[in-house]
Amino acid sequence: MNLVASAKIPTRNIDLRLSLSAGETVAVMGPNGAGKSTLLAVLAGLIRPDHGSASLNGKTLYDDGAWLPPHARGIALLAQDALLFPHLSVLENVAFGPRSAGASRSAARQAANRWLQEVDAADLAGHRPSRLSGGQAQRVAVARALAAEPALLLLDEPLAALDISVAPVLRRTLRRVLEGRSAIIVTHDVVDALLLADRVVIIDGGRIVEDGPTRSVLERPRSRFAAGLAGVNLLTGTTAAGGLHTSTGLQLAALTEEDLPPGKDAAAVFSPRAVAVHRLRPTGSPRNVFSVTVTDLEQHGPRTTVRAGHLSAEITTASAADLDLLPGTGMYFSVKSAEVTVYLL
Ligand SMILES: Nc1ncnc2c1ncn2[C@@H]1O[C@H](COP(=O)(O)OP(=O)(O)OP(=O)(O)O)[C@@H](O)[C@H]1O
Repeated sequence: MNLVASAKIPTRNIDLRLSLSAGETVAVMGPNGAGKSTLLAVLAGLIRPDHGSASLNGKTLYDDGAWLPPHARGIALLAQDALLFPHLSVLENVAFGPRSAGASRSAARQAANRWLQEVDAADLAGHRPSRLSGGQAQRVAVARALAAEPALLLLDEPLAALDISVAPVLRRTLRRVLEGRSAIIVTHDVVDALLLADRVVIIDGGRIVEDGPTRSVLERPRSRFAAGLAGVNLLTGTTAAGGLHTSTGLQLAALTEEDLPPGKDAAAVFSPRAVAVHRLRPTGSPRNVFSVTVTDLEQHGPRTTVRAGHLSAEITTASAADLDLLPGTGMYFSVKSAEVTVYLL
């Protein structure tokens, strides 16, 4: 294990415990105010937790008595904005880390050139930060973070401030440079988690509510937040003959591959695309039917997402128009049992 950390900050309602294997990249996700940035700030040494301890490769970062200052931790933090030193050239920005670590001027410049090449920014070496685009500046910031040879790299929504046309290109670069590197990336984007991380940790209300391989968390989400991320509908409850008895009292029929023991905590998941929307209660078909009130409509071209509380349906925009849907309208959602997957929690 290269990182083992725990932190309690009662004033921020934070109580977290996290570990990371060497070379592992973890995506941290969760709603606004969940504690993601606080976690990074604690690890980077910008905030001192009230309780807890952390060690990186056996070196204590903090515990009840000890406190290692940020510069001595071997941790680099990459923020949403590049935050380059404005008075230094791009090359000098990247050389700053190695130079501070004691490298000679020429060795630091050599390292900087190497890292700029690594992030496809070698041609920017002589530029001033003020002349760079957002994407270029972030590329340089990645090189600067890596040039310090950190034992752990922290990334706080590194693509969030970038134009959507630029983000995918930098994401590819990140994917390359994060390979085999110990890193924690805070992101709101499922694509980042899928492409950049081996594992995803979901934080909600200052606690870790899910922790597992990215694909299985997104394919088999246990928390409502993860289900929302993956775009699936999630209902929890207990197993019952043929499906799930939800905590809100609904009986949900599902086709299960294995015989699930009854009365166990379980979750049912189904895709919004599998949900049909009706004005009148559908009858006569082996479907699960929910009486719902539309809360929100979101059109993306030919498809429209119809939300009703925690459930959502994705239907064609033409049929949404035919149904004359508006927030507040009473409707029925239906989903075939074959589309519902139930798994034990
Ligand atoms: N400077 C601060 N002083 C005191 N409390 C803070 C401070 N910054 C954040 N908090 C509180 O700490 C908790 C966690 O916030 P944090 O910023 O870590 O969440 P987050 O998951 O990063 O959210 P977001 O996705 O919005 O960035 C919240 O309750 C927040 O109100």
